[in-house]
Amino acid sequence: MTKRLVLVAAVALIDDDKRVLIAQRPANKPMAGFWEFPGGKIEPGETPEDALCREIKEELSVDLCRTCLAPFNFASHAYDDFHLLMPLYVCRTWDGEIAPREGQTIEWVRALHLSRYRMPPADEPLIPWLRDYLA
Ligand SMILES: Nc1nc2c([nH]c(=O)n2[C@@H]2O[C@H](COP(=O)(O)OP(=O)(O)OP(=O)(O)O)[C@@H](O)[C@H]2O)c(=O)[nH]1
Repeated sequence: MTKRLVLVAAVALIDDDKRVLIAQRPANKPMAGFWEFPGGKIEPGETPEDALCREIKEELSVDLCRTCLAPFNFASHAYDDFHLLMPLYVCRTWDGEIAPREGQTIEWVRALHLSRYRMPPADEPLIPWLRDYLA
């Protein structure tokens, strides 16, 4: 069976202490309670960078500048009902104060400790890469 390909752009925001921001998926969504990188689906006509800037503004109230988004890695994962292709960017600078706007819980986590958080299966292979990058 051919699965629908879903394109999602995500970003690891990194603070001055080399901690990574993750957000907990709300109760009303699939994979509720899992921790994920902020981001969301790329809409028709959008670049991944456009999608990220839009999603991050909506979710966290801050402005990202496209040139501060550095491509880092990607996830390619077969879920039961779709195939996820998710470029993951890293970003260390943004404009404004991070404030969750959609009722989500956020945490700043050292890369070494990310494995303590339940993340979607697509994200799991990305964690060792982040750990090495931020060591
Ligand atoms: N933002 C984000 N999404 C991820 C990650 N890992 C992962 O599997 N996903 C999946 O990618 C999709 C993200 O799309 P989304 O955020 O726009 O969709 P959603 O299910 O939250 O809600 P929606 O369909 O109502 O927009 C979801 O299926 C989500 O489970 C991740 O680290 N960050």
